[in-house]
Formats: sequence, structure tokens, C-alpha cells
Amino acid sequence: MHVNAESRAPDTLSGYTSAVSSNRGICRQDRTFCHDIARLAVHCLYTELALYPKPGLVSLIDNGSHEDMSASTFLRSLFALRHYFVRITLAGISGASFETLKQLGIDAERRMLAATAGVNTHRGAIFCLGMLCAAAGHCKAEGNDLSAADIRQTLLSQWGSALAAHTHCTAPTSHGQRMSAVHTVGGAREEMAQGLPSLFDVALPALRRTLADGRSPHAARIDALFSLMAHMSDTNVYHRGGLTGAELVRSHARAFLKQGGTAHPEWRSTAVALHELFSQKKLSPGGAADLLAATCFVHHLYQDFI
Ligand SMILES: CC(C)(COP(=O)(O)OP(=O)(O)OC[C@H]1O[C@@H](n2cnc3c(N)ncnc32)[C@H](O[C@H]2O[C@H](COP(=O)(O)OP(=O)(O)OP(=O)(O)O)[C@@H](O)[C@H]2O)[C@@H]1O)[C@@H](O)C(=O)NCCC(=O)NCCS
Ligand SMILES: Nc1ncnc2[nH]cnc12
Repeated sequence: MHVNAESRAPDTLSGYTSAVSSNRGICRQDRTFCHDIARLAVHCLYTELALYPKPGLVSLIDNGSHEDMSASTFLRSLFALRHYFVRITLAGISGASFETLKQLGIDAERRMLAATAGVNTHRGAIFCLGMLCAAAGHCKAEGNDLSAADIRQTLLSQWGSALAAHTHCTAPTSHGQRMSAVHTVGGAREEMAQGLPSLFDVALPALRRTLADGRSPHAARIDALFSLMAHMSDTNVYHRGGLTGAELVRSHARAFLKQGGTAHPEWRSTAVALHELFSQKKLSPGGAADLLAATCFVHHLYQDFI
């Protein structure tokens, strides 16, 4: 989607972040932590982009269902977001309100649009990965683990009521809000307000099951992506394919999982055939792609930061 981008995105929160770091005793160790978390977030976005085959989605191989974005659009976008993930982790460490996090998100959206000449590559990721970075920062400040359970609990206890309020909208303006209203489905706001159930209850267990079965991280990401496509209400799919498109995505993803996912010897040719089908129908499970990156982030937080 093309959005009216500002040619130069103002750094509206640099004053806030420098005040936080100078006045509230942000130490070198916290700064290093914020940079490590931001690097992990960008790495997970890259891993999602590089994954292939992903039905209808952009990868390093092709542009799937998309005419206005390619891998290089995504690379520009994720490069532009690297400072955002540092800032929002820092904001989480200092116990920032949702209003502050939202301002950081709005600023990051501007940077993304400036970097992509107005193409919405990562709006969903800015929202969900950003909130997860903030939760990681807050867990660190409280001396808690960075386990999936702690991260989820922090999201809900720190920002749960504000996230619930963020689902209420009087005049829908975005594709997501319009699709939520027309099809009475959740979308990104609802998913976040409920503490990301598609990530924590569906995709993360799928990813870990495949790894525990001895298959590769690549296979685990494919199984996690298909479990998201089978389960969630992706407003990007509704926007492009309506109810029929959403049912088609869900039923093909369920069939893929029913035949064993990546445990099936022919899984790759099935996934490539679905990529061709979705691309031909211009269906794009972009919300599932965002949640896949977020799932990998939560998985690595636990693996790499304990
Ligand atoms: C809360 C925000 C995320 C805004 O959400 P909103 O509900 O208003 O909807 P969207 O602007 O449509 O963005 C939501 C994006 O989230 C992804 N997503 C979809 N479903 C889910 C889900 N169930 N769970 C989690 N995430 C989901 C999805 O992102 C992907 O789609 C992008 C492409 O989308 P779009 O441009 O609409 O579609 P195209 O096909 O490209 O369009 P055309 O070419 O046809 O024109 C793709 O890149 C992925 O990222 C949704 O897009 C958040 O923006 C927010 O809170 N921001 C802070 C600022 C703010 O609060 N603003 C609102 C104040 S009321
Ligand atoms: N790889 C991808 N292709 C299309 N839309 C996306 N949104 C997030 N990742 C995406």
C-alpha cells in the first residue's frame, strides 16, 4: 500500500530518549542490552524476508503477490527501523506509558515510509515487535527472565488496558480497521490486546515442536508460518481477498499442516504450489509474516539472553 510519506521524518522523540538516558541512570549495560535487542529484532525481520517458500509473500527469490514492493524495499525498511528498536527497548526499561510507545511507533512508521517511498512494509511489525522490545526492556529492568511467559505477562500487566483501549476506533481509516469492522474479525490491535495469542499459543509451540523433532530452523519457521496462516485473522488477507480469500488461505494452510507440515517429504513442492496460487490470486498473509518475525524474536530472547 502506498501512503503519503513525508520526505524527511522528524526525530520527535530524541529529546525524550536523551532525557531518559541522562537523568534516569541508564547505564552502559542497559544501552548494550538495548542494542542487542534491536539487533535481534532486525535479524528476525531479515530472517522472515529471507524465508522461502512463503505463499504470496515477498522473499529474496521473488515478489509474490506484490507489485509495489520487493526484497530491496524490505531491506531499506528494516535498516530504517534499527534505531526505533533501540529507543523502544530503552523506553520499556524506563517504564514508559503506552502513549510514549505509540509516539515512538508513529515516528518509526514515518521513517519506514520515507525509506520505502511510501510503501507500507512493516506497519504490523513496528507495532508487535516494538511492543515486544519494550516488554523485554521492562523485564530486564525488573530483573525478570526473558522467557515467553514473562514477556507475555509484562505486555498485559504493563500496557494491557491501554492496548484494549487502542482497539476502540470510532472512524475506521486503515485497511485493518475497515476489515475488522466489515468482517467482524480481530486484526493487529485485537491480537495485541489479548497478549498475542496467535504467537504464544500457536506459532511458538509449532516452531519449537519442529525443532524438537530434529528438523531445521528453516523448517521450523515454515511450520510456524503455516500455523499462523491456518489460525489467525489476517486483515491483510481480508483486504486483498475478502472472506473467500481468507477461507482459501486458512483451508490450504490447514491441509498443509494436516499432511504433516515440513515432516512430509513433499512439503516443499506443496508450499511452492501454494506460493504460485496465492501470487496469482494476489493474496498476501502480511500479518502472519509480521507475527512470524515476532515469534522468532521471542524464541531467540529465551535462547540467547538467559
Ligand atoms: C495498530 C496499528 C498496527 C494499526 O493497525 P490497524 O488495525 O489500523 O491496521 P493497518 O494499518 O491495516 O495495519 C495493521 C497491520 O498489522 C498486520 N496485521 C494484519 N492482521 C494482523 C493480525 N491479525 N495480527 C497481527 N498483525 C496483523 C498487517 O501488516 C502487514 O500488512 C502490511 C500491508 O498492509 P496494507 O498496506 O494494508 O496492505 P497492502 O496489501 O500492501 O495494500 P494495497 O497495496 O492493497 O494498498 C504488510 O506490510 C505487513 O506489515 C497490517 O497491515 C499501528 O499502526 C499503530 O498502532 N500504530 C501507531 C500509530 C497509531 O496508533 N495510529 C492509529 C491511531 S488510532
Ligand atoms: N515478506 C513479506 N511480504 C509481504 N508482506 C509482508 N509483510 C511483512 N513481511 C512481508
